[in-house]
Amino acid sequence: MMFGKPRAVNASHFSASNERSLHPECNLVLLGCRGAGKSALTVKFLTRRFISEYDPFLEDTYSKEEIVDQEPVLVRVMDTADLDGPVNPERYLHWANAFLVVYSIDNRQSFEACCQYLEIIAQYNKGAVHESPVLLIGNKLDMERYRQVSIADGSALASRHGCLFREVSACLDFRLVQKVFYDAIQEVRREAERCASLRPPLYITEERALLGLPPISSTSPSGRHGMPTLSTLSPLGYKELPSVAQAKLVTVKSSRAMSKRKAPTLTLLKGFKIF
Ligand SMILES: Nc1nc2c(ncn2[C@@H]2O[C@H](COP(=O)(O)OP(=O)(O)OP(=O)(O)O)[C@@H](O)[C@H]2O)c(=O)[nH]1
Repeated sequence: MMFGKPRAVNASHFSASNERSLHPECNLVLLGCRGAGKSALTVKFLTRRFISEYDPFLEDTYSKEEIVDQEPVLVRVMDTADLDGPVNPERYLHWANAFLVVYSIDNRQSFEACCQYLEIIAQYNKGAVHESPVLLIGNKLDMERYRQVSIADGSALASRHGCLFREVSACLDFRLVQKVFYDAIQEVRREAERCASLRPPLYITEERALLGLPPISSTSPSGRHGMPTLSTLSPLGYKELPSVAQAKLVTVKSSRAMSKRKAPTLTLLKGFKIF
């Protein structure tokens, strides 16, 4: 299950107060033109290592378990392989929970290519129930002396598109790279919580209704304390309450869950040459 991204609202994604615990997976997509450092950032996040050469035609998705703000999350990272700009964005738009749009601070062209990605995402977000957060990333901070894109330019572009802005280097401190990915996950969680908070609360005021008995009066506008009864809930809200027959008791063995959390897994690193 994802963080609640789907455009068609699936009621079960929002039926509990703790949205976060229902969505332990997060799909991140790295976008940007060739050479911006998408693969280097992906590998740094996954392995803490900087690897200098990658197959520029390889596009793949990797997953890793992380604990972010004391909450476990399975992070999936799609390292895209566009050459000079966006091609066939449908392949990631629906899949992503958040986008990391990457340029290289020593390459003006790579910065300009970001505008196209940001536009496409903005269009996509316009019609979506949930907005997918976007981070604009200026990579290769270690190449400061060859800088072609100022911090002000990066920051201005980011604020024009209402996204976060970060500068990092895939070959320097791992923590800064990790922080960028964590920022993205935190943004996705915030967005999921924001959407959950917009939904009308559910009230259960008549025990009769829970027992499967018909409501006291299907025409009464409200129950005790002025709260709506099941009969007055909107059809959407009504559907979210399982009947007793449908309800299931789920038991989670916490010791197993804990030991799983303690063992981060790196699912695959297909295609990368690690020396
Ligand atoms: N100095 C420096 N070089 C970097 C950094 N990140 C990536 N590179 C180098 O930049 C080149 C391109 O990096 P990639 O990670 O392959 O870039 P990409 O965006 O994935 O581009 P494609 O692989 O062509 O899709 C490689 O030679 C990397 O070693 C960085 O932070 N600093």
